[in-house]
Amino acid sequence: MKSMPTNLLSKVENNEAKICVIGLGQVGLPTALTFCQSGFDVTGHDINKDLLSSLNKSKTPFEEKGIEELLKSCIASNKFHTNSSAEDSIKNADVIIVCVATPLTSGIMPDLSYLEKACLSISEISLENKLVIIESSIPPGTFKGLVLPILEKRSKLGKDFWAAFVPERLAPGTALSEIKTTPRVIGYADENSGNLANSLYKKMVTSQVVSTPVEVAEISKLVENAFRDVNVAFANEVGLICENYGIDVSELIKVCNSHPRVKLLQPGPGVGGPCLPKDPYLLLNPPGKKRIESKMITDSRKINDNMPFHVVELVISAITEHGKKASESTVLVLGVSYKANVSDTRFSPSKDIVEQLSKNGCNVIVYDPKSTETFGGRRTEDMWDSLSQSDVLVIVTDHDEFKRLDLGKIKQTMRTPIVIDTRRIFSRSMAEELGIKYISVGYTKTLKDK
Ligand SMILES: NC(=O)C1=CN([C@@H]2O[C@H](COP(=O)(O)OP(=O)(O)OC[C@H]3O[C@@H](n4cnc5c(N)ncnc54)[C@H](O)[C@@H]3O)[C@@H](O)[C@H]2O)C=CC1
Ligand SMILES: CC(=O)N[C@@H]1[C@@H](OP(=O)(O)OP(=O)(O)OC[C@H]2O[C@@H](n3ccc(=O)[nH]c3=O)[C@H](O)[C@@H]2O)O[C@H](C(=O)O)[C@@H](O)[C@@H]1O
Repeated sequence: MKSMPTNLLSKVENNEAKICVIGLGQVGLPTALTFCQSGFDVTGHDINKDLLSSLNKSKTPFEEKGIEELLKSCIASNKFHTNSSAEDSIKNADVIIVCVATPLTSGIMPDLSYLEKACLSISEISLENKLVIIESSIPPGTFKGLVLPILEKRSKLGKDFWAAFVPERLAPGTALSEIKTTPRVIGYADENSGNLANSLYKKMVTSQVVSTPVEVAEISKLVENAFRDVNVAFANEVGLICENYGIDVSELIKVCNSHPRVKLLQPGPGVGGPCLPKDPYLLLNPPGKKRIESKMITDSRKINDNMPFHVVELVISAITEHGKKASESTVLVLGVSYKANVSDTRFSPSKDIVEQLSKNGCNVIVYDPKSTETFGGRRTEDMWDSLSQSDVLVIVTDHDEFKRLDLGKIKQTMRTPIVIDTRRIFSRSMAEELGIKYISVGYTKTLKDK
C-alpha cells in the first residue's frame, strides 16, 4: 500500500487540483459550479452534446435558483469548461466526480448501465495519482462490487489511484445552498482515499463532513430517502383517515406537531421527483443478490403511488355531486412539476392525475409556467381564460406563483367554483367564505356533508 498521496493532497488543499465532473444533470451541474466557485478549475463532461452547447451559452435545461447566474460567472472566470470528450476530460483531471443517473428499469430494478459506462470510460485512462469520486446514489454493494472492479482494470486502488463514494444530499430548488450547508458523508474503502475526499469536500462544504465505511454510506443515502418517503406516506394515510372522520388534516397537524416529539409532514397528491420514488427500490435490490423484503417501505411506496388516483376520485366525486358528468366537465390542472418551484416532472403525481382524468372523459387543461410537459392534457398559456371555461381547478404543484393567485378572482372567473387544493396553498376558511367548494387531501367536509 502506497502512503498518503501528498502531491495530490497538496493540490487539493491549495485549490490546484483539476476537477472533472461526469454527468452534468441536476447533481453534476451544481457540483461542478460549486467546486468552481470554491476556486477549482472544473471541466464538465456529458454524453449529451446539446446540453453542453446550451451550457456554453449559459442556459441550463432545468430551473434552479441562482444557477444561470453562477454558470455565467464560472464561464466568465475561465475556470469552468465543458468537454464532449471523456478521454480528454479524464486525462487532464486530478479528481474525477461521477454524477450520472442511476434510475430504475421498467421492471423496477436498479439500472446501473450509465454508471457502468461512465466507469468504463474512466478505466480506459491511466488513473495514476487521481482521485475518483462516485456521487450517484447506488444500491448497497455497488462500489466494491461494480465500480472498483471496473476502475481497477489497469490501475490499483490505494497504489495508483484513490476512490470514495460521496452521496449527494441536495434537494432540487435549493440545490446551490444545500450543496454547501448540508453535512456531507464520505464513504471510504481505504483510509487514504477517505482522507483525500475529506479534504476535497471540506473545500466546498461549510458544514460537517462525516466519514464512514463505504457500505454504510451507500445504505445511508437510500435509507434517508426511504425515511422521507415513509413519513410522507404516513402523512398521506393520516389525511385519508381525516377524510373519513370529516375533520381537517391541517388543523390536526397543527395540534399534533405541538407535541415536541411529533413532526407530521404534509399530505398531498403523491410523491414524485428523481429520487424518493426510486431510492427505496435501490435499497431493497442489492445487485446480484436476493431482493430484501420490507413491508413498511414497499407499502409506503404503494400509498404514495396511490395518492394521484385518490385525487382523481376527489375530482370526479365533486363533479358528480354538482350534478354533472365527467365527460361534460373541464378541469384545469395547475402544475406538472413534482414539487414547488422546480421544472422537473420526473415521477410527478400530475402525470397520473392528468391521464386518469382524461380517461374518465374530462377535458383536461394544464398550466405550469416552469414546464411545457402536458402528460396528454391540453396546455394553456392563458390560465385565466382557461379558468373561465373550467368546472374544477386542481392545484397539484405549490409553485410560489400559484400561491399568489387571488381567490376572489378565481371564484368570479370559474364556471363552477370547485377547487381541489392538494397542497393547501389557499386558506380553506377564506375559500369557503367566498362560496368556493373547497376540497383537499385530508379535507373533504363539503363532499361528505352533502
Ligand atoms: N436530482 C437530485 O435531486 C438528486 C439526485 N441524486 C442522485 O444523483 C445521480 C444523478 O442524478 P441527476 O443529476 O438527477 O440525473 P440527471 O439525469 O439529471 O443527470 C445525469 C446526466 O448524466 C449524463 N450521463 C449519462 N451517462 C453518462 C456518461 N457515461 N458519461 C457522461 N455523462 C453521462 C446524462 O446525459 C445526464 O445529463 C442519481 O444517482 C441520483 O439518484 C442524489 C441526490 C439528489
Ligand atoms: C431525505 C431527503 O430530504 N431527501 C431529499 C429528496 O429531495 P426531493 O426534492 O425529492 O424531496 P422532497 O422535497 O421531500 O420531495 C419529494 C416529494 O415528496 C412530496 N412531499 C414532501 C414533503 C411533504 O411533507 N409532503 C409531500 O408530499 C413532494 O411534494 C415531492 O413530490 O431527495 C434528494 C435526492 O436524493 O434526490 C435528496 O438529496 C434530498 O435531500
